[in-house]
Amino acid sequence: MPYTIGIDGGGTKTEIAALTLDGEQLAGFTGGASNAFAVGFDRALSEIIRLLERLWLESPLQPEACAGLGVGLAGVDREEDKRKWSDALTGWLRQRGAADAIVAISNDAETALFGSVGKREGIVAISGTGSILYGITPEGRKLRVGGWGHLLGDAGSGYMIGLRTLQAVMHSYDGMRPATLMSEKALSSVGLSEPQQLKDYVYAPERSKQDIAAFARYCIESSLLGDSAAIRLLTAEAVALAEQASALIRKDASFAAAELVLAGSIFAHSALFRQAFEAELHKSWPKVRTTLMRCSAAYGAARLAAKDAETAGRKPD
Ligand SMILES: Nc1ncnc2c1ncn2[C@@H]1O[C@H](COP(=O)(O)OP(=O)(O)OP(=O)(O)O)[C@@H](O)[C@H]1O
Repeated sequence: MPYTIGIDGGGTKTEIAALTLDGEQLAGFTGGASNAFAVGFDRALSEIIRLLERLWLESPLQPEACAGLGVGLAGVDREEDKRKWSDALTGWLRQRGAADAIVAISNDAETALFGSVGKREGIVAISGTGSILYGITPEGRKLRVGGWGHLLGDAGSGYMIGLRTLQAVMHSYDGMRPATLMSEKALSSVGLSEPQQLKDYVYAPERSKQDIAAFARYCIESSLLGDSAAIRLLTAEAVALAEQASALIRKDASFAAAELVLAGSIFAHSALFRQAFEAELHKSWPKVRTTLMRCSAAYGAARLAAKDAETAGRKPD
């Protein structure tokens, strides 16, 4: 039975899903990071290959029946990056006996859109480790705002929320702000007891962007318990992300009444963040319809591959 595989390569984790051509899930699991910007191209590629091998080892699916591999990768927009990935994976699939599998490389925003609304045009706001606003016009024009990485601009991302959480802990310790539930949660999560110990933790050479983003979770948890500092922080980051959405919508008239998919763990885990984002957005753009992404981006990637495989199958040789 032919099937397609979808992969969502994130900075923290990679999801893989295998689907029938009708979209029914056959297998799926999660592995380590495969964002080339976070771990380098070679490590990202070998993680993806490892997950493909595991899929074929642990399920009855055979490489020969694979009709397509869709891969959504954060930050992969340029044609030369897509070609590099496509060449590497196509070559490897041929060697492994998946001779008929077409390879569809897209960025993770395109797979989120396709998986959620079943079409290529629309807008997606991603708030995961990083953040980005990405839109595709009905003519296929691809536009973006933000997503420039943690130093140049990742407003409203897990990283930014994590960083602000740590700063809030220090502000509270310094007596500039009242006590916050974020302090105890953030410190105990990394086995520390005093805020000043955070300095060694944060500036350790091995510390990564993902380690800082991990603290966003304690901000979200504190907000759910009514902590006012956490609520303020999450609201401010949601407003900053909505400002990026507004900038994107101004770039093309079709976006003013488009569907906007909300993707990434921050939207998934914080209703407050979602509502603050929507409230700010709808002040200027009341006709934009938001949808929380409920499928996995790996599902979207596999559906895109199925669509491309179908299109390729219809083309005369
Ligand atoms: N259960 C949870 N509750 C709250 N926040 C969470 C939870 N799990 C993960 N997060 C936060 O979500 C962020 C990671 O998001 P996500 O898993 O969507 O990113 P990613 O796909 O690895 O990264 P990216 O797509 O940006 O490369 C981190 O900031 C983390 O703190």
